[in-house]
Amino acid sequence: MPKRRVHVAAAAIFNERGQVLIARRPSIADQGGLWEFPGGKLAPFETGLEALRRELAEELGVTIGRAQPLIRVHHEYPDKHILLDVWETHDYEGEPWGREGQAVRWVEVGDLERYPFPEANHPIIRSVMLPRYYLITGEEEEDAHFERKLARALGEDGIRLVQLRAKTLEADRWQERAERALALCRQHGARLILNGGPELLERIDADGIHLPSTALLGLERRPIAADKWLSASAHDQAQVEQAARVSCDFITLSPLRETPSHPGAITMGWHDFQQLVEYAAMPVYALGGVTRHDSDRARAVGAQGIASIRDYWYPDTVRS
Ligand SMILES: Nc1nc2c([nH]c(=O)n2[C@@H]2O[C@H](COP(=O)(O)OP(=O)(O)OP(=O)(O)O)[C@@H](O)[C@H]2O)c(=O)[nH]1
Ligand SMILES: [Mg+2]
Repeated sequence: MPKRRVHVAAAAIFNERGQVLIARRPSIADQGGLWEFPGGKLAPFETGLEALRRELAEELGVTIGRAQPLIRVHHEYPDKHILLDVWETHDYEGEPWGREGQAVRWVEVGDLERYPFPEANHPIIRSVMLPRYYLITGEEEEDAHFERKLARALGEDGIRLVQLRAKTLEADRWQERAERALALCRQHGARLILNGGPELLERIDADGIHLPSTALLGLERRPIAADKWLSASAHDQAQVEQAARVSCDFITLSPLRETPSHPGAITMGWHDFQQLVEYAAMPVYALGGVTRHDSDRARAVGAQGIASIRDYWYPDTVRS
């Protein structure tokens, strides 16, 4: 018998303290006792957002205003194929309470991993924890320039996820730069991801690594522990699937558009990008010719946000 297909709309509701609301499924329900993001199944003829508004009113007694797509997750349970269509909102009226008797709780985003969630929620939790912007550092010769640029991005612009990409530095200078970058990131509560292999984490206790696609393709399993972040570069469907196989926490998918550094490159464009993101089952950052001005567009096609070197390293080439 073919599996049932279930389409569910759910919400990551944030309060003004930056906490997110979770609810516990009643013990008699499917996946009973586990925590979830509130929501429920689409009724006939409803869109995801309409279903979400209805479910949140029914389950929590709140009315939501503006909401933005966060992530879509296709997941195979033994008895059904589920599509979780998850939205992010900061705009709600009413104090949520468990109208169906369920426990509800505001939790710090960093504490989400302590709660047991259904299997399909793994990428959603990643997505809630990750910012919309992934800054990749440029190859920079001058240490002083590097620090000034990074400090400005972290300070004035509130960047919270940084990839140190310094492939041309020799080992000693790389080490110094990575230590400096880590100190700056720590100071601002940002995460630092090192572009390169797992051995880099022995040299610098950063938050994770970012694998180039060639390294990704050579892997059989996840090369680092679960308490570090694994990010990777993907450029096509095979690489996106490989990233999922080795349990990447998130990926960049590129090149979306032509860039000054790669004129004439074969780009995917938003249409192909959306097709690949739909089944990626992990947060995806759009990369290549996109800037922070594209971040809403990236969200609208299912991405976590955008990744960019140019925004901070070569701002003269950014078109608004
Ligand atoms: N709402 C919600 N459902 C989830 C999450 N994760 C997850 O696997 N699910 C699954 O998606 C389905 C959602 O169904 P639901 O029980 O919320 O549906 P509903 O509110 O329409 O309830 P009803 O069927 O009792 O009327 C369940 O099979 C549930 O296990 C999540 O984070 N939030
Ligand atoms: Mg529900």
